[in-house]
Amino acid sequence: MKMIYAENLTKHFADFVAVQGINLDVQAGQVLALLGPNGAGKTTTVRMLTSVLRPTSGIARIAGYDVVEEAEKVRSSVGVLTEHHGLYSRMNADEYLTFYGRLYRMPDSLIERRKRELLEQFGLGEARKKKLGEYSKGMRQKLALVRALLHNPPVLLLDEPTSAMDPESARIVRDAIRALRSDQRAVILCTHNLAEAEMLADQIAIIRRGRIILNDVPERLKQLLLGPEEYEITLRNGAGVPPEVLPLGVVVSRQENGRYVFRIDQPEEKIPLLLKRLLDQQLPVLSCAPVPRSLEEAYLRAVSLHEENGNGSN
Ligand SMILES: Nc1ncnc2c1ncn2[C@@H]1O[C@H](COP(=O)(O)OP(=O)(O)OP(=O)(O)O)[C@@H](O)[C@H]1O
Repeated sequence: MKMIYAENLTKHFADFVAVQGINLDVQAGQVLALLGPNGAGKTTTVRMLTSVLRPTSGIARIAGYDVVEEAEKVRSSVGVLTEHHGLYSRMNADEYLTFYGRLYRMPDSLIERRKRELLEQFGLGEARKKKLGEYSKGMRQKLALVRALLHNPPVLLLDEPTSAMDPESARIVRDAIRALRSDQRAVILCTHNLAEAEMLADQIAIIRRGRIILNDVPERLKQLLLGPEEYEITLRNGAGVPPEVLPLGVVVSRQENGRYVFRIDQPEEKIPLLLKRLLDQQLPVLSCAPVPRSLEEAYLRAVSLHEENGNGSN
């Protein structure tokens, strides 16, 4: 099912175009990472998807509900974590979540159960009676996430979910996002943390100046932006590879002290052949592995290519 769907979604603020013609399709069980520089249009997109901002044109549906026509149903189908989550500082976590649970029209017994489970899961069990004004930034962020999950929505829109969190809390939140995905939810994750996007996302969309400039699975995105994958083979004691043993389509791109990096066309076919030839020559092969490439590298490349193509700053 198309849990998060947008077609030609556009938002103008007076004559400023914040979001232009965005298309999205996130299925149940998938995480889409929305990446882009400051001011690119991520938050504006999320606000349209949650019926907070009315699109200038285009359509969007959350769990099948239209964001303009069925705003009430959209709000009950979506859990949102925004950058400014305005917690009420005089309430404690218990009161705050009860307040929201009732807004979502949840029965009190369910509110109690969800509160207990979620506060425990995010390590806030002991702080549930503490005033939110005394919470640290990371604790506030975790509570805002608990609030987003309280009514068990099928769609989650998370803006920088782990910013301000210590590494242990960030790990808990990432594990929670993974578990939610496998529970057949659709998630949009807006983040500047590319390592996090790489760990969690099934699909990456890069947004710049209000437009999606690329949208693909991480591996294809890397292939497209960084070229074919390279493989590194290490030989013991700096042994050398005689050029005549290389199969056609295998090229040495660099080498140093027995560490060879190869560019290989059709790696599934050529790597076994290459290894067989090296072993036939009694060469002491220690390891063979793809050279790791980060999403960060691919992202920076995408943004600089877009810039070079005359698309200005931001
Ligand atoms: N209410 C508004 N009125 C006028 N312009 C706005 C409004 N809200 C957002 N904008 C503009 O729209 C553009 C996109 O902003 P948006 O907050 O969506 O960016 P973002 O990608 O979420 O950035 P960040 O990574 O910094 O959070 C920015 O240039 C911003 O100034």
